[in-house]
Amino acid sequence: MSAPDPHAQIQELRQQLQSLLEAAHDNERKLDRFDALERRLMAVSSMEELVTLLLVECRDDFGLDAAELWLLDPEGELRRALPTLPMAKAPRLLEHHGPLKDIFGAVRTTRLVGPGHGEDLVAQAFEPGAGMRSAALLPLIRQGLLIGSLHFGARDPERYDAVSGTKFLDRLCAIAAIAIESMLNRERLRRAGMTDGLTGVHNRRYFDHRSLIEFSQAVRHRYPLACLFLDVDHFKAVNDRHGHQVGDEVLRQVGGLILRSLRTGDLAARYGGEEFVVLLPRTDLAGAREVAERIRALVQDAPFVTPEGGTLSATLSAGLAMLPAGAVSFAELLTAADRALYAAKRAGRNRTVAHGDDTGAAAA
Ligand SMILES: Nc1nc2c(ncn2[C@@H]2O[C@H](COP(=O)(O)OP(=O)(O)OP(=O)(O)O)[C@@H](O)[C@H]2O)c(=O)[nH]1
Repeated sequence: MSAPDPHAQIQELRQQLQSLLEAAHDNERKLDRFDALERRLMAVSSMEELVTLLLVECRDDFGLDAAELWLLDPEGELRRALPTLPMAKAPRLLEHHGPLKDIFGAVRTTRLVGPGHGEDLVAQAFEPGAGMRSAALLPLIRQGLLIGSLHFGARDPERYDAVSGTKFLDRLCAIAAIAIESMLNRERLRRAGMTDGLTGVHNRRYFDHRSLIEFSQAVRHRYPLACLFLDVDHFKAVNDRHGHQVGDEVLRQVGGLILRSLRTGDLAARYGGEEFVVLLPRTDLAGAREVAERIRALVQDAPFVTPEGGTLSATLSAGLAMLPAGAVSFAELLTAADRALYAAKRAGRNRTVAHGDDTGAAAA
């Protein structure tokens, strides 16, 4: 038997060393990329920047084929906030925990899925027809609660195999969850400054500011602007009969019903007490009357749930006015809508009256 050739041995050792060095460099580069991403995640200043970083830049930087962000939004808080933001790719908002439970079960750790190891989840985690074959599914957890998930997908079935380490990804999802939570808190604070705490519609301060912008845009671009005043009927009696707390609850639910009836771009605010005001840009008289009637009918049909679990019914009256041609101030529109509201009250309540209507004929 011939002795091993020392040159060949050295050559082989050199090659082994070389591939170890390459693997180390590879890891170092990966670490650098993750480090840079972490630093940027901690420094984002807006929700749209955060979403773009997670869904577009992560995908491109890491050579992925798809990235998805799911966020739990049971109160519809994000559903209301996101349409106003310019998003390169929107997150999917979840009304309940179901889809997250399907992916993570009770374990809530990063899952690497692909052919033979959870491949049914790959299809669930991306839009239909996305064609992903393997994926990393990252749970976003804050203070022990699952608040969403981040999905990285690849067409390569072996990109995420069952045995790869998840250390980098675990760290990334922990940092992403912190960044998302602080962004949501910032957004909540911003909204709190312009929202009525009881009813969820905008506060009077915000209305006074926005209404002037809406007025000048409608005048400049010559499009219709409708104004509704909505006032709960005999609200004093609700308070007197059921207590102030139940009265508050009715106002809270009326606020929710108004918001449900409006489009993005409409403006609803609590004008004071039990009175709400709604501005409908680019809406003509017929359209505005339809919105007012929709809200009126929703309130009339709603069982208002009391804190004790009982129910009571309530109605509201609506006054409607259109921006008059040649109007010189927004106050004219408000005054006309307010007059129409009082006409609706005088005509028997639970009805919509438009400024200029014959109030007797306008009864709902
Ligand atoms: N619970 C509760 N009551 C409020 C709030 N703001 C105003 N109110 C009450 O709303 C009632 C409004 O009463 P009125 O202006 O007499 O009108 P109304 O009883 O609704 O009668 P009409 O408007 O003529 O149908 C008053 O009793 C106020 O105290 C509030 O934030 N919460």
